[in-house]
Amino acid sequence: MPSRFSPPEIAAETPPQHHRHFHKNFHLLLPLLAAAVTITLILLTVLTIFIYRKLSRNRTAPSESSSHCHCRRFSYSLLRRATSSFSPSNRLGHGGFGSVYKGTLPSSAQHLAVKVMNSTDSLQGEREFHNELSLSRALDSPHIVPLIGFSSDSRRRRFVLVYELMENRSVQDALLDRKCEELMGWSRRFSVIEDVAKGLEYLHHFCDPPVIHGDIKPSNILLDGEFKAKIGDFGLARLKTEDLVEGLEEGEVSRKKDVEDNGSILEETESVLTGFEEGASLTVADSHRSPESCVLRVLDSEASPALSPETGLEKGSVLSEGLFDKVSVESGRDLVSNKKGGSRRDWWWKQDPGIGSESGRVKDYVMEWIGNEIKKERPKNEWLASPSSVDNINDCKVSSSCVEQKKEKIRKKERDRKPREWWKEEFCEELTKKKKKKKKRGLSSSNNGELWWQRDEEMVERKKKKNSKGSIDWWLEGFSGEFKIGRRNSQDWASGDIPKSGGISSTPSMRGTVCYIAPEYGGGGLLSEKCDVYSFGVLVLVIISGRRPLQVTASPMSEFERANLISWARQLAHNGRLLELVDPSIHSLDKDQALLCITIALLCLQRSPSKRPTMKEIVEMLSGETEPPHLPFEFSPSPPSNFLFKSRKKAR
Ligand SMILES: Nc1ncnc2c1ncn2[C@@H]1O[C@H](COP(=O)(O)OP(=O)(O)OP(=O)(O)O)[C@@H](O)[C@H]1O
Repeated sequence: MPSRFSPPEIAAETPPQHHRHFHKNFHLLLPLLAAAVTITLILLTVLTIFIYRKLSRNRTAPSESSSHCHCRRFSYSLLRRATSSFSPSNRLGHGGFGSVYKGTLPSSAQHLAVKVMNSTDSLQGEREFHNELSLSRALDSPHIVPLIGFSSDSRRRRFVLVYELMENRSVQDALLDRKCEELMGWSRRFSVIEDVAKGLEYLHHFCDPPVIHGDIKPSNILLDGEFKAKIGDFGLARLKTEDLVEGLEEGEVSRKKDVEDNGSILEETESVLTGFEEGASLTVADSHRSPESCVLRVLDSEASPALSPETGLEKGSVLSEGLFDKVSVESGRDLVSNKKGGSRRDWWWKQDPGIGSESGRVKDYVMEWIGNEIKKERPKNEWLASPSSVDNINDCKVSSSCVEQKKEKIRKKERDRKPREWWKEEFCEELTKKKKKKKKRGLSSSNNGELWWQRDEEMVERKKKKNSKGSIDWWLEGFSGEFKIGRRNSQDWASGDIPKSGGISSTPSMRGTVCYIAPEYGGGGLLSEKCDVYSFGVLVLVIISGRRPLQVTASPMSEFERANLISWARQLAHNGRLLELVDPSIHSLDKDQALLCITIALLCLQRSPSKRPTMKEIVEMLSGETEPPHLPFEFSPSPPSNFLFKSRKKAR
């Protein structure tokens, strides 16, 4: 019977067993939970890192999307291997914002040109990288250098663009530096001009939306193995927006005025930038506008290679270049503050902090330097009488001893005067005289709704009638807009880091390059295709003459008048001697074609953008589909006579 009580015993023993199980499970549950939480945390961390990397990669290379499927992404290490660790022996050239290296892909033996953007010091390199990458999707023409791919790492600030290798490098390099024999035949030069014209025609008329290159110059025209020319370097290129064009074509002054009034020329320019630039963050330095570095090279056939202590100029040997200067043209802030201070054409003279003081201006610096380059000493037969000339003393109505004393004092002053200063002083005198004359004529700085080039045209006409030229004025005339140099970026002064280029280097950011930049754009104006047309005009003159747009030799004054290629071309046009522009090294010259090209160049160099032909018209003229043009009125010989071309119009 006692067994009847056993179940309750069992029942009494069972709960502790459950309890034990529960305890046992509970002991297991804790580590399990901990493990689950840890795994979840790890997964979350991995996911966050993945998303972060993905996002930052997208920010760095937004173009890697489907629209850029033709553009390959390279790893930096692959490009490093391809260029033998960016070895100097593989360096093809050096621009304002980076170097270009020749590379070979180990797998396919394909040759590449690898452009490593210098993006550590400023954002401009990164901006150009994004700009070029974003535009590449729109560009597909045999006259454009193909962009093969890129590599980017925003954390390490590495931005690399990979192009098809152009075996003969740039026109700057092949024609002006190496003087390739292949380019000494006329037909090759003509075909280079035609290729560039077609490339620009494609950009302006066949791209949708049209693209404005913004920096046409010999170092951006690349030559392939057969010397076929292709346009490269779209770092400063812009998509054309409709309102911008209408504004310019209709001469809509009010819009420009609005832009000036609210001080947002910078914004105006930014509005035609690509979306990628908008996204770029601005540093404090950048908010002052990134530097527009310009390197202006000038020949000095006699100077020994040395670095001028005052200017930092590297003087070259015969027919070599002297590095003139790397200067930032302006900051956006300067631009805004400048707008009130006179005509747009003067803006670059006023970049110096010492606004208003003659001594500190860049103009003086440039003039001083040019003076120095042209003549190391004041000429014996002074070609402009100095007001402090000794002879003037003779007019003094004072005692003879006093006269002698004063004479001696002035002689001493002139003896002590630095040789290079005479030129500057005389230039300033000229400038003051000119200003006085202008005042007399009642030409105020206010334009009353008139565009500056219209005023210019009037002045040209007046000058033509008078047929007189100041000794210096005419020389600088051709650079009314293009010869614009501003203050150096302080960082550049300090570092002395002067980027070299194949010649006249670029002015990154929103402008083009000294000598090639259209006058209306140089003063902070609107960028249009006509700016490219202007630059094309300069390029054509350079290709035909085989020389740089600004080439000062230390030779006699007779050479001096040729220094400025554009002025010289204008002079020759007035005198009806255009063929003198042609490079004497050219053989098998087709005179008609050469005249046609020079005339087209002069058409492109007209001050008024609306008078310049379109690239479509230029291609038609070059191909003979339309009648050859007449010389623009502002360049026409006096008495007017048109150059006679044999009609190249194709029989249809
Ligand atoms: N695809 C290429 N193939 C061969 N050489 C090239 C190629 N791209 C550029 N180069 C060479 O590298 C040089 C430098 O080019 P880059 O575009 O960096 O500078 P730039 O045009 O001379 O000056 P900046 O960039 O300041 O306007 C060119 O002048 C050219 O000789």
